[in-house]
Amino acid sequence: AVYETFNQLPPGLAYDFVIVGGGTAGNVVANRLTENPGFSVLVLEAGGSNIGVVDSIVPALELGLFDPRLGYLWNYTTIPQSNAGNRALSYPRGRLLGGTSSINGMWYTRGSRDDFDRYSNVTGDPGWGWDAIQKYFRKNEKWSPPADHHNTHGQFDPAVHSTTGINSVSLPGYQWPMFSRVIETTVEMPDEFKFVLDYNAGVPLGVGWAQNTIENGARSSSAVSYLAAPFINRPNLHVLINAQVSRVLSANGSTHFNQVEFSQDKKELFIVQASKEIILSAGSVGTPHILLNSGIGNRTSLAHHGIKTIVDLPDVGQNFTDQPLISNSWFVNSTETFESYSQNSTKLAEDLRQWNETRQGPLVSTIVGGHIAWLRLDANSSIFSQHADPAAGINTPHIELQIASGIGLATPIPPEGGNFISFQTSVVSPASRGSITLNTSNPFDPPLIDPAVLADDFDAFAMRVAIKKAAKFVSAEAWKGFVIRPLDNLAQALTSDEALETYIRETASHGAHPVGSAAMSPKAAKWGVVGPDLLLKDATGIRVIDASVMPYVPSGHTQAPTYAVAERGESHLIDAIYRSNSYLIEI
Ligand SMILES: Cc1cc2nc3c(=O)[nH]c(=O)nc-3n(C[C@H](O)[C@H](O)[C@H](O)COP(=O)(O)OP(=O)(O)OC[C@H]3O[C@@H](n4cnc5c(N)ncnc54)[C@H](O)[C@@H]3O)c2cc1C
Repeated sequence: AVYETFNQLPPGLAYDFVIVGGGTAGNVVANRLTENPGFSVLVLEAGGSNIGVVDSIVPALELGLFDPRLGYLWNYTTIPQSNAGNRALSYPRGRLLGGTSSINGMWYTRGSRDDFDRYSNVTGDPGWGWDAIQKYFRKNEKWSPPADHHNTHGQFDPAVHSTTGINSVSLPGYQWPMFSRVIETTVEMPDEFKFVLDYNAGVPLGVGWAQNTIENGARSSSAVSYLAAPFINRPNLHVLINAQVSRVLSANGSTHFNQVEFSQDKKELFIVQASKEIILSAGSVGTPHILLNSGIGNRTSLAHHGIKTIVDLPDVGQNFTDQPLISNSWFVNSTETFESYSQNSTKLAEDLRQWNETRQGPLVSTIVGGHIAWLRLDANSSIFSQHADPAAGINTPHIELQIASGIGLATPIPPEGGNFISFQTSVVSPASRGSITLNTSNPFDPPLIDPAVLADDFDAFAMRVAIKKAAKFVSAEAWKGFVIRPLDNLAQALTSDEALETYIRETASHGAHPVGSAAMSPKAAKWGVVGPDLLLKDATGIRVIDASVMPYVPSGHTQAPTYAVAERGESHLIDAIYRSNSYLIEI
């Protein structure tokens, strides 16, 4: 059950497992562990419930969640980004049950075979390789029909999907008229923009149809799926919301961690015992933040904040990797884009009524796009004479264009109004690395977040290529009479490489896809934060299971890989518990 206050929990506050964070990964672990009725599990989630949050349920209303007053986000801001106009950028993370899966753009992209094979190589554990990880993608995925039940033949490859998992994935359930032009472009320019039947089959390169975590026109977050009624009603699963964890505590100054400290008002502190394990699933910002607060990190920096070091692990919070992103928009000669409802309250009310009554219409789909182009830089690009290729392999994209029937998310509508097409361009295999560090010694103060946007010149170079590719895409015959012109600042940017560089530095943001801040490395390696089994190094009792363990960002969006990490992380945990023989299964 979900509890709102600490005193609703049974007295004693002792569980076999305490999971910190009821987000994307945390709810997977909570669900799988409680399959065994003998395990008692408590999830501590800082945010509130997802139930009845309409903007989280109706896919096209996602932007409503970003109003900071509503409290569905950690209202983080990055440190000024010195390579991106010294701007401090807002850094959204979900703060409600389901975590970021309750607020994200719902793209379902797994990354490439090369990405996972690189995880296997750097950790020395073949179980993280592409072939081995498929089992966990399948445990997660429940392929579902699109809301409009259109014929999906030729839009995906059924052989690489599972219909028996928990979290729903589907193709777009509303067909914007521009979709057919995207496909025509792949026919017209196959050398540059070939069609890829299914970008989740290991080699994403090409232009493919969106796959989204949506079921029957509604968001399928980890809260909706992994905490659905049959699971959340298990008597051995307790979820406490509005509970922010400050630290994990060890027994008598040892490196065995078995207690979690939290608060519901940032003043009064409570402690809960975990007799078997603590699982940190607070995400790529929250997890390193809690570790640092707990004295697990770089000894010198912890001393600077007056925090006693319990485990000296210099890599906690380092290697923080995100993907730079820019929204680029063009005016179109059509009224059938999502401006039709976002700029017209009567139409929005009609569309919402249609969504409520039939789960049809434009609101069943995301606003981030119907297709993605995954592309590589030319092998003879000048950048490769000075720079190693940061992509995981030759079948892995460097850049991505998300193609949407409406203005880019971060782009204000120009004064003259209009309808738009947008390309969100992103460097999905970036070279920049940032960090999460402490700002103060108060665990309830936000950490310093540095995604290092465009810090490495490779990323700026690749972004230039991505924007030029978007301009090339709309130059196809398929767009004649439809695309009118770029927005003024983009038109100016496209006049020269210098202008483009200025535009990039002035407008780039991050992709909200951070990983790597509690990275996996081989068991005996001195670098890294967790072993391939996700257990914290040089300590016992703590495992990290969330996006932060991925040592490199996958060349795509991060939720599907996070789900796979969570499914595999939990199976490691179960193996360890049974191997330790400390538990007899009671079925
Ligand atoms: C705006 C946005 C759009 C995105 N769009 C996409 C997309 O379209 N497709 C995609 O694949 N990926 C997308 N992502 C990224 C993806 O959603 C994340 O990588 C993934 O959900 C991360 O999962 P996680 O389990 O690591 O963290 P989260 O899902 O963030 O879970 C962490 C949980 O821990 C809680 N928590 C944190 N600190 C504490 C604490 N101290 N005490 C208690 N609880 C705590 C949080 O409130 C949260 O519920 C997007 C991200 C953002 C921000």
